[in-house]
Amino acid sequence: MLLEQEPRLRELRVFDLHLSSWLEELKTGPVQVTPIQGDVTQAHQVAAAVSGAHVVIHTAGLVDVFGRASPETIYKVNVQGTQNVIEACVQTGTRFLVYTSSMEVVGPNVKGQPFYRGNEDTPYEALHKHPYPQSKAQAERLVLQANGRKVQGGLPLVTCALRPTGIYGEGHQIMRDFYLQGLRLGSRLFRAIPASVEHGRVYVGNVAWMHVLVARELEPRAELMGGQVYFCYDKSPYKSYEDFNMEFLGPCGLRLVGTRPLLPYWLLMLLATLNALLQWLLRPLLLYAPLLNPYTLAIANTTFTVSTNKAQRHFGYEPLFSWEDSRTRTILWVQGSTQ
Ligand SMILES: NC(=O)C1=CN([C@@H]2O[C@H](COP(=O)(O)OP(=O)(O)OC[C@H]3O[C@@H](n4cnc5c(N)ncnc54)[C@H](O)[C@@H]3O)[C@@H](O)[C@H]2O)C=CC1
Ligand SMILES: CC(C)CCC[C@@H](C)[C@H]1CC[C@H]2[C@@H]3[C@H](O)CC4=CC(=O)CC[C@]4(C)[C@H]3CC[C@]12C
Repeated sequence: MLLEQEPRLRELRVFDLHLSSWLEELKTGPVQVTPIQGDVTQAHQVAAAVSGAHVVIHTAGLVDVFGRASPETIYKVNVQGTQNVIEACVQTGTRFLVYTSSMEVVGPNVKGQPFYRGNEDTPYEALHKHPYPQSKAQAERLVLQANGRKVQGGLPLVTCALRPTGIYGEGHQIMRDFYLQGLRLGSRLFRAIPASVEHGRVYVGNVAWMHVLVARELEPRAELMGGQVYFCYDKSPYKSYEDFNMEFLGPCGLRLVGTRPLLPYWLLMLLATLNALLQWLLRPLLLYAPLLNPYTLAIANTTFTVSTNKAQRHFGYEPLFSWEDSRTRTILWVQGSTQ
């Protein structure tokens, strides 16, 4: 997105624990693309990568709500890693920092309270027990508190955080897992969550586009945007998690069976709790990390949707991809990814 949309871009450094082969394909244009294999938990590696950069977009994170990684590892990557990025900006004199936060820093909360089409100012008790939302919330706080800190050279750091709702699009592995599971079940999936529970979703291309716009506008609009949070949104329809997935899986030949959940909620919660128990029991022998656990069930079963125009008001954001484009691109990816 940066290469396509930012004419002033001179160099793009991509810092990641695992460098993908597609990065090589980006090296053919006039902009220098520099892949750097590194770990955000290693402060010196981060500082070396950040040195001389005009803007840092910090999107690296350990996304784990399935119990694959320990809470300590999640904290180390998401919180300590973010602190390292902030310190690297301060030490090297980089003034603009964009952080990929998450809707999860707000909710759904431990009380399972709905957040119905809320915005950045909607009152909501952001109470979390799970390490992923806790770590993202702590990291976001660090980023916002760092706004205004003096960087090397004496000028102030300008930071802001973007909070995507559930991201979908090309590369969405869970969508592909549901597709493969549906094929195994005779081209069907069975409804587990009531259709009335709305879950916020945003297309990956629009998330990227919003990051590019923020990176571009942070300098001229530092006063307005510094220290701010923005939900990442687009025109994707408000639907339940499963009904939304069917927008893509339906055209790929799957159908969602049932207008109501096949199993009652208490039974799903029992299964989810059994999964958590099994995960704990088996941990010394193997990693058992199914999609269904009490936390993922609670997220999927709690309404959380946003309705805001803050990004439009503050930096002129309009989605780059329409809902129709986003849908078509995702369908093509699901179809292509399993062949
Ligand atoms: N997937 C979603 O629905 C949402 C994701 N987010 C946030 O967006 C960001 C990207 O998430 P996804 O693309 O979904 O996850 P992902 O797992 O595909 O991407 C995370 C990237 O961070 C890198 N990374 C992990 N640990 C690292 C380390 N120690 N050092 C350097 N790089 C490391 C990974 O190699 C990976 O390329 C994350 O910060 C996540 O919290 C926010 C809202 C929703
Ligand atoms: C039938 C089951 C109960 C369905 C399980 C679906 C879950 C695996 C996913 C439902 C909601 C997803 C999360 C949500 O989109 C918000 C997220 C934001 C992030 O920052 C990271 C990813 C995630 C936690 C996402 C993870 C998968 C779900 C829990």
